Amino acid sequence: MRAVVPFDADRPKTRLADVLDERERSTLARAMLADVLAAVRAAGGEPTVLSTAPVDVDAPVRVDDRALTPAVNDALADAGPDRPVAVVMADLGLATGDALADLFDADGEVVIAPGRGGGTNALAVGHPEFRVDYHGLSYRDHRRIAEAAGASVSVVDSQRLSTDIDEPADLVELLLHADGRATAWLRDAGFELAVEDGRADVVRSR
Ligand SMILES: Nc1nc2c(ncn2[C@@H]2O[C@H](COP(=O)(O)OP(=O)(O)OP(=O)(O)O)[C@@H](O)[C@H]2O)c(=O)[nH]1
Ligand SMILES: C[C@H](OP(=O)(O)O)C(=O)O
Repeated sequence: MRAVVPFDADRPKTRLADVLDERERSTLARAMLADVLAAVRAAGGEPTVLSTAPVDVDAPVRVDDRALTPAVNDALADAGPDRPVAVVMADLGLATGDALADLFDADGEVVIAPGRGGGTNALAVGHPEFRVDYHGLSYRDHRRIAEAAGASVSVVDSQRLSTDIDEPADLVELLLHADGRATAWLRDAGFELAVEDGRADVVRSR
């Protein structure tokens, strides 16, 4: 399966600004990108990074400085039943080969892995007329777009694929459930799990 991995190389992960400075956000985002590329390959996928700017990474990079939706739609232009294309976000810090294989192998002309909160964390598209429309309630929007195109839809029920690392609380998930480069970097940067007022949290010791 060809897999496009969108990556904002310019100002990634701004919602983590309360806990990481700009350079750290960039480093964490690149570590997650490397982890996602490894997971795509472990699932038998062939990844291409769709980046807003050149990025030094072990995969082919296609630079497209347009917004996410038009850039991904361009990458979907030749998708079809015999040439499916997956779109896997670069901030899926818990993604594994097994989890992505469930996406790649699912039946359906449009396979959706929803994100918690209404987004779309990963897609596999085998229908020529399906197009994306990201942000907001994109999971609901993508179901409607698929329906309007006459495409069959299936949904992947996956804790790993439903978790994108957007906000400080999501760092708990990385420390608890992942062991790739991003988790190693977080630990090196001094982050550790904690319980604050009975709730899981992360604290930074240095
Ligand atoms: N190619 C491309 N990828 C993007 C763009 N915006 C976001 N992405 C990527 O799309 C995925 C989902 O991004 P978001 O979580 O919505 O945004 P983000 O930039 O990672 O984080 P925030 O700044 O906190 O919203 C991540 O893999 C981003 O790197 C864009 O304009 N172009
Ligand atoms: C790309 C976008 O991600 P979010 O902004 O919801 O993290 C979406 O899933 O539509």
